[in-house]
Amino acid sequence: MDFQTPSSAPIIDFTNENLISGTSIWLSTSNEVKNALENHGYFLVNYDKISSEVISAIYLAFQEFYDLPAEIKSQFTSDKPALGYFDRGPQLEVTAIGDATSKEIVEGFTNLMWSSEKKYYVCEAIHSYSKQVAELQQMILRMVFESYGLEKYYESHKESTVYIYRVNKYKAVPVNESNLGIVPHTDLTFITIIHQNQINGLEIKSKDGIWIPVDIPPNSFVVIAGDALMAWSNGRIQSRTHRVIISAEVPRYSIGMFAYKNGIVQAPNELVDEKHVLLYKPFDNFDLFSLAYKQRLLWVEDKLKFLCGI
Ligand SMILES: O=C(O)CCC(=O)C(=O)O
Ligand SMILES: [Fe+2]
Repeated sequence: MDFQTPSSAPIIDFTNENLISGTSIWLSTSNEVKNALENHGYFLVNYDKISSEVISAIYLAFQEFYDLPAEIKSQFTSDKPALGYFDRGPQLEVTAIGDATSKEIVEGFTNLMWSSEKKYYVCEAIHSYSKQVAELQQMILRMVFESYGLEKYYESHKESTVYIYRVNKYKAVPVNESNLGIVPHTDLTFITIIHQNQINGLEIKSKDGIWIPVDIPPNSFVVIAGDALMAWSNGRIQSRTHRVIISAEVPRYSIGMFAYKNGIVQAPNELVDEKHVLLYKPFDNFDLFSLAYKQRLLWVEDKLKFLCGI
């Protein structure tokens, strides 16, 4: 385990072929994951299951997509909240595809935007990326459940997980303009996994309130604890506020995979006792997402306390 700086979170290695539930390497990695989440609320992972061809294909495809005229990009819409293409001001454009572990859902985007053979290629890249990152998400959450002795709940949790795939484009900033790409917020997820096109900009607020710029090395991803994991763990793991500051002269692209639960999130009885009184009322993850979206609370900090705090 390496440390970026004394105050920042560890880089945890997920490249070992023997990282299989029950092995000693699995147990020691689980410990690192639990400690990192409890102490920092985020960590970096080394993960080599996604080829550089797949990653370059995705960034190239989205460069091409974001260069299209606004009226074409805006054709990608959804009746679900926060899915589709959005121009979010002078610095940011986002495209949220939905659960990209489903090929049909990815095709809904790629068939609309590309007519040539290329649509198959782009669809394959997004779908394969999503499946691999979803697997990483599953390993991490299995480790968390096991570390609390709650593995009996993991399989049903896994079955009800939905992975939302989103690509953000932060435009290069002209001198003298605000460089805030995304305002400080927590995600309503269990965990979020971020990849970037080698342009830094993500900052995470430490427990002491200090903004820590996150240097994301190639082949690495950032894992951030979200509000649903905070509620499930009854506050043992706290969601981390993060923001994006852009200082680059070239655009920054990031890919987010957001793991939500399709159903009710609540702390298991085993995590509630006199020392750990219940902190949050049970909530439906997507209902709360829709409510936060309608009330313009998605992009704020501390929303869970406000919406479901006891
Ligand atoms: O672009 C990033 O690094 C973070 C994006 C983010 O926080 C989000 O999409 O919720
Ligand atoms: Fe976020």
